[in-house]
Amino acid sequence: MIHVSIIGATGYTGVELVRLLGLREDVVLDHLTSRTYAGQKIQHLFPHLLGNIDHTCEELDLEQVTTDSDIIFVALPHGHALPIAKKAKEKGKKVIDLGADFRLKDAAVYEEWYKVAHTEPELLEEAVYGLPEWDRDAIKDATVIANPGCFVTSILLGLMPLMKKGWVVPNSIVCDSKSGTSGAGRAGNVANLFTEVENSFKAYGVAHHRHTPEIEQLLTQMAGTDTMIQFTPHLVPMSRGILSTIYATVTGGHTAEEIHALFEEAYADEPFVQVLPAGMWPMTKSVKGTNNCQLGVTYDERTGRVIIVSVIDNLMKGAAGQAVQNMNLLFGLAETTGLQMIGLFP
Ligand SMILES: NC(=O)C1=CN([C@@H]2O[C@H](COP(=O)(O)OP(=O)(O)OC[C@H]3O[C@@H](n4cnc5c(N)ncnc54)[C@H](OP(=O)(O)O)[C@@H]3O)[C@@H](O)[C@H]2O)C=CC1
Ligand SMILES: CC(=O)N[C@@H](CCC(=O)OP(=O)(O)O)C(=O)O
Repeated sequence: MIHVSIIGATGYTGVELVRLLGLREDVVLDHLTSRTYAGQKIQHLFPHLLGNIDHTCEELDLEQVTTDSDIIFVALPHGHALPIAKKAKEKGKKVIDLGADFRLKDAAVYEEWYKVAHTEPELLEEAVYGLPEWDRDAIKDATVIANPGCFVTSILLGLMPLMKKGWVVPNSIVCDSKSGTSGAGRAGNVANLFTEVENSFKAYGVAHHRHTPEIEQLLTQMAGTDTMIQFTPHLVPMSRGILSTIYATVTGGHTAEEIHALFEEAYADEPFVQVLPAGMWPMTKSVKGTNNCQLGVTYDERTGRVIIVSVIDNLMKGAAGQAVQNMNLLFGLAETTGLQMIGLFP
């Protein structure tokens, strides 16, 4: 049995973890924490859980959580995972942080983009980036896992085969991403109210979104050469889903067929990445509620650019689903345990 606590269980990613883990026969949910809803039944706050989950939210007692649980999922705003990971490490427990506290290897870059002091540089050094398709062997032995950002996951999976081959002209990458409003979290703000977002579509974070250094850090590792990107996120009036359209100039001499074959080969054995047949393009609806990433790819010989369209569910492969995939790896389980599901349609 794997004993699990979820810190911030009443947020969008936290309650998605409850959905994914709550019925697993190999998992015991020890503590579901919340400041606002301590003492209340989580299934009464979130009625989709009724009939399957019966659990009362608690205030965080870090001593208790790190004593009882083998693994602690932190689903809090950035900055708050630092003391939790420190305590868990002292007690020999595993941590998966769904936020950004352990993603950027350079603490100064983290502080610049997140405006929070990084108090655990040693833990940062040993933390492993939790993108299984990139380095699952490192994840298996980790103590602290930095679960990737949602936009980041869609973009990294979209570019990884090309970056590893060195087929992308440095600094030619443009990532145009769209997210549903759950990406902003439940606490959200007035800008995410139905009345503000319905029937509208807007860009935000233009030229300064905090996922930019995370994307660049990983692409640089994949390509083995410094890589800069242009990234523009957009908010669309849907609850879940991310669609990233990625453009990059490729080094000469490749055909559309060759590039498509490269993607098919790269992901042939990946349970959660599907490369669509040439000429087919993915939609967010196909991956809603699943841990899948679907990719469409082509090469425009006229412009010399590759065009990749990548879709994920931001709360699944972009957050809780990927976190459970990482937990499975940490505990030597099949990576797909509890995550094999077909999307909702229509
Ligand atoms: N939403 C998404 O698509 C994704 C989110 N993430 C990241 O995951 C983390 C959680 O995001 P998400 O679930 O969307 O956020 P939510 O706003 O939906 O939930 C945040 C949770 O943290 C608790 N919380 C809020 N403020 C504080 C605080 N100051 N101290 C302690 N607890 C606090 C809230 O409950 P309470 O106040 O009751 O304690 C709630 O349980 C964030 O770091 C986010 O950036 C990553 C990938 C995707
Ligand atoms: C729609 C929306 O607002 N999305 C969030 C991304 C949430 C996320 O992934 O947060 P991390 O920083 O933990 O990765 C944003 O753009 O800030």
